[in-house]
Amino acid sequence: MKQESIFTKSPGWLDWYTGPSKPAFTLPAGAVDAHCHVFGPGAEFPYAAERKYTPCDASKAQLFALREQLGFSRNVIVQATCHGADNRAMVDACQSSGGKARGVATVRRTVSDEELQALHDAGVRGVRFNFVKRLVDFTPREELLEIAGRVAKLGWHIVVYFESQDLPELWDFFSALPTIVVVDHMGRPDVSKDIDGPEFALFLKFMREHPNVWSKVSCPERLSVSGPKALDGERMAYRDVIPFARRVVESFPDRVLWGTDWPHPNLKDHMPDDGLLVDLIPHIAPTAELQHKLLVDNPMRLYWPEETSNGAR
Ligand SMILES: O=C(O)c1cc(C(=O)O)oc(=O)c1
Repeated sequence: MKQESIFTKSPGWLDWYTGPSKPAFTLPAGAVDAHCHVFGPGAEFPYAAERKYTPCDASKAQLFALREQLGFSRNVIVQATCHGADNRAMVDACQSSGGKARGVATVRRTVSDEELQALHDAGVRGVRFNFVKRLVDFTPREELLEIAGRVAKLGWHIVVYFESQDLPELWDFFSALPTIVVVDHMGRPDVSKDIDGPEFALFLKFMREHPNVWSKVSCPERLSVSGPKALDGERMAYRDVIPFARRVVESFPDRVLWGTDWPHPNLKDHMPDDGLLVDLIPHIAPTAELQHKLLVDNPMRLYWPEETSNGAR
């Protein structure tokens, strides 16, 4: 049941879709939803003063219910920018998950070693550096590099979120990062452009030249220009995004992750039925082998290496 937040949502805010369908695609056993968030609830975990948007609440219980409905076994909960560097909601969700969730945090350079260790103990395995200007204020590169060096010692990775047109300018900075680097949402390609054009070619080159770079092939609902929407039983939604995601999966099968992106912050047009998002997976990973790597082997190596025979390092 949704409840009204004590915060006033940003104008035009769309709440997540209630009652998602059961996917027709059966996920492999042990599948991981490797990109999702929790929002608040604001009464318990207030949104950060420096936030750029105020969402509806989306609690850990609601996230875990979605996990069950869709057939996932585990979640990777990524700190949402509306919580700034206050990781309590994400940490609480990880700690309440019975080992079924890991986290990706946001930290400032002032974070202490004890705080980093506490995050690790709660299940955090990465930090997120965000370069999307509508979501965060600028952080100096030297500060990020300092954080990178510290989290590298814990064996963590760095998740980066940026817009495709900013990759040339960020290339050298990303190349200097000493950890595995996971790119959110394929670096947000403009899917109205040619898949073989220079912009997407640059992203593929970036992955090819940096064996430590992984990509989430997520967020078709955010990237799509021409749809159709994942609503009303549409089991092949966002057809303009599929070739881009499939290209990444087929080119780098051991370095891709998939996630729902629930509760889909900042969508302006519609909220997708998450069950129908799952039904896109066989279109972007067409064989059982690719599906298993994308949904089980890769996220397990990165987030639960102790349960696999060869971790991601
Ligand atoms: O594009 C977005 O608005 C967005 C925002 C956030 C966040 O606020 O953390 O996370 C995402 O993965 C995507």
